[in-house]
Amino acid sequence: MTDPVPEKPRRRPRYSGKNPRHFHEKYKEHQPDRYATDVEKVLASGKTPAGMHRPIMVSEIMEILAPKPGEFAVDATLGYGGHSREILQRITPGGRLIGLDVDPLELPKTEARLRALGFGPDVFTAQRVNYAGLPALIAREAPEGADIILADLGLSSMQIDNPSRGFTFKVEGPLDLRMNPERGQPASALLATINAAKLEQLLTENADEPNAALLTRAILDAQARTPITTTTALATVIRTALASLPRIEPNDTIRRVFQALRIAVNDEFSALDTFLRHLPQCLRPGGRIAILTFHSGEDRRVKHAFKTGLQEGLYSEIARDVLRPGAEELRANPRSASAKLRWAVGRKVES
Ligand SMILES: C[S@@+](CC[C@H](N)C(=O)[O-])C[C@H]1O[C@@H](n2cnc3c(N)ncnc32)[C@H](O)[C@@H]1O
Repeated sequence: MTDPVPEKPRRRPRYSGKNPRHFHEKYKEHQPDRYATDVEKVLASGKTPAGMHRPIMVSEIMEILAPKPGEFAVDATLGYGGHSREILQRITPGGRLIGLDVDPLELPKTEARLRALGFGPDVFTAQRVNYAGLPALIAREAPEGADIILADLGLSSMQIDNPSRGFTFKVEGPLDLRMNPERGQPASALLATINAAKLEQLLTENADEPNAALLTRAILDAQARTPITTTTALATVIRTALASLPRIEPNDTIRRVFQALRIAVNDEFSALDTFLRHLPQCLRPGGRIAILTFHSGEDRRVKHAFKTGLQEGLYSEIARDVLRPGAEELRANPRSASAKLRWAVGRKVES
C-alpha cells in the first residue's frame, strides 16, 4: 500500500500592487489577533477592517443600559459581538447574556470569538433567532424578564463588506441582500417577479426615494431586457436612469434602492414592529432598553413605539430626544454617521 500523498498547503490569494484591494485578499484584517498592528493601522485610518464591525455609540449605550453584575441581558442583534462584549464585562460575575442573530454565517464566528475571550456557556449563549421571536425566548429563558435589551438595527460591517452577500454596490456580487441566505428569496428573484406598483411603493415606503416612479420604470425595463442578477448591474441601471436628472448624487440613490430591497427581502419592518410591540412585556420592572437605528423608517417606528408605550404606562421613562454619535466617533468611524439612539425604561405590566 502506498502512503497517501500529503495535500499541498493552499496558497493565499495573491494580489497585485502594494495593498490588498479585495475582501478575500485582506487576510491580515481577517485575523485581528494575529495581525493586531495591521488592523490598528486600518482602524486608525477611519476604515473598518474586513471581517470586523466597530460597535457604535458604546459609551452612550453603556451609560443608558448601566449593566451590573448578576443581570440578565439580551443583545437582540449580536453581529460581531462588540456591544455584547462590553455588556458581558459588566454583568459578570453572576450575569448572563443571550445574543440573537439571524445570520447563519457570522453567528458561529462571533460565538467562537466571545468564547475565546473567556465567556463560557454559563454566561453567554448565541442563538439563531429573529428578534421578532423575543417574547418566546424570554418565556423560555427568563420568564421574569430581562434587565437589559439592546438592538443595533441593520447590517454589520462583515455583511456589508463581503461582496458575496450582495449588500454593497461598489463591488460586483450576486444581488442577494439577505441576512439569512437560507431563507426567503434573494433581491434578484424579487425583481424578477415584482410589478411596477409594488416596486414603486417599496422604494417610497422603505427608503423615502423621491424618484421612485422613474427608477421603477428603469429597473423593470432593464429587467425585461436582461434579468438583473448582480449588484453592479443594478447600480448601472440606476446611474443610467439618473443621467438626465440634475443635482442628484447617484450613490445616494443607489444606496436608497439597495436599502429598500434589503428591507423587503428580509421583511425588516414587520420583524421590527413585532419586536417593538412585545418589548415592554419582555422587561423586568426598571429594565433598560437601547435601540440604535440607521434610517428614518426605523427611527420613526422606535420613536412612536416608545412614545405610545410611555402614554400607556408600559414604560416609566423614555428618551426625550434622539442621541447622535459625537464628533470624535464620526471622525473615527464614518459608518456611525446615520446612527440614532433611543432608550426606554420598563414598568411592570399587570396581567
Ligand atoms: C449592526 S449589526 C450589530 C452589531 C453589533 N451590535 C456589534 O457590536 O457587533 C446588526 C445585526 O443584526 C442582525 N439582525 C438584523 N435583523 C435581525 C433580526 N430581525 N433578528 C435578529 N438579528 C437581526 C444582522 O444580521 C446583524 O448581524
